[in-house]
Amino acid sequence: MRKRQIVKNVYWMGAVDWDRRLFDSLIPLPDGTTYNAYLIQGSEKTVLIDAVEPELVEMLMAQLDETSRVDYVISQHAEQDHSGSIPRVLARYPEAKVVTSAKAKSMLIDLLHIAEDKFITVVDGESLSLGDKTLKFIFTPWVHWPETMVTYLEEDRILFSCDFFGAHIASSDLFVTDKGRVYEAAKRYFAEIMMPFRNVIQKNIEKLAPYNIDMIAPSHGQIYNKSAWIIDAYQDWAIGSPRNVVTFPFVSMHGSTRKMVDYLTASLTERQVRVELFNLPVTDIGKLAMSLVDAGTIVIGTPTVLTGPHPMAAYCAFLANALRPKARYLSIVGSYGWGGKVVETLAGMIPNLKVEVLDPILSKGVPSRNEFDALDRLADTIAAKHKESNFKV
Ligand SMILES: Cc1cc2nc3c(=O)[nH]c(=O)nc-3n(C[C@H](O)[C@H](O)[C@H](O)COP(=O)(O)O)c2cc1C
Repeated sequence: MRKRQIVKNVYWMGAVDWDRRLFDSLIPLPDGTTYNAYLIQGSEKTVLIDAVEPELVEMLMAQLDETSRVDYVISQHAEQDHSGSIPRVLARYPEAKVVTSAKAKSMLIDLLHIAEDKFITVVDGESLSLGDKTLKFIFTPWVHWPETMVTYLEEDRILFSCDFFGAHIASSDLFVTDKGRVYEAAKRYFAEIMMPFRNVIQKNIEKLAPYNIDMIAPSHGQIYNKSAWIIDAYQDWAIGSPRNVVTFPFVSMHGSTRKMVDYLTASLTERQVRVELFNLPVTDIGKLAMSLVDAGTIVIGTPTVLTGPHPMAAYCAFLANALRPKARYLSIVGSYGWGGKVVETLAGMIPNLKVEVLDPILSKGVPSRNEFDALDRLADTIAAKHKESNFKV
């Protein structure tokens, strides 16, 4: 992809990575991703905002061929998919200084061994004049590392938001055109990367409220030339009420737990509670994380294996605990052969979840009438709790 003009003297640069299928050695990327850098040519100074994943640095370097001078490289976030190519950029433009926060400076020195004299540090709210254009740096900690900041280009009312509002989606579009697909990708991104920091994200959204923002230019995905909907969506995901949804990850080796899962799903559905099932051995964990953004209740289905939960159920509990979704209720169902500590082990793995635990239901072997009746009662309880809490679908 060649460099592309957004408005006069402001360009998208970077790489569209159509092939990437896994991020952080963890997160599935069904739609690939992009690494966006931005070039701003002021009447006096030229700035590059962020860089690209080092593997794709040649694309950025080729786009910079026509640029004879870069005065500043703004580093908004020290993570390597944005910062990792900065040393290459500095090698081509020895006059360039890295403009960043003090916290990010120390991280960039640790992660990339950039020399200390290459940096200019800025404080929250500080401005940088490029002549006819002015950049303002707004610190937005914990979206999603402690050093993250965003940059507002005052004259063109563009917010360069780095990972904030980002979406892993490869496209030849410069601006968001297919809103449905971008909504899904941005929600997946929020679920996996931002959800653990929901409360501080809300504070950062409030911090941006005084700015007139015509466009949001993130570091992953396309540019939002209508920005209100993605800010509203973030607000809903971060602090909106949970939904009338049960997120139901499960695993079953020989089918007994599966019988319980299917029965409870039917009972909940009859009671107008939406269920989202995730058979863990074949689940895209990004989809599971997205479901957790909305869940009013989480139910985990697992057989007993070597006295504890199945390792896949344990992985799921560990992940849910790390992601800190806003669900209010949780239960556990599953089958066992002779005995174990499934409930105690799983309950001990989720200290971050502020949930009321509803009575777990365990079946010795294949479930029978007693367990099915108990599952009906669990469905009654969940439906009543959701109604009481006024959860809407
Ligand atoms: C590898 C393995 C380890 C197991 N360990 C235990 C155990 O520690 N305690 C127990 O009660 N049952 C244990 N079981 C038995 C299963 O929990 C039991 O067969 C259960 O009904 C399986 O549920 P499922 O059909 O949903 O897979 C084990 C089964 C397997 C295959």
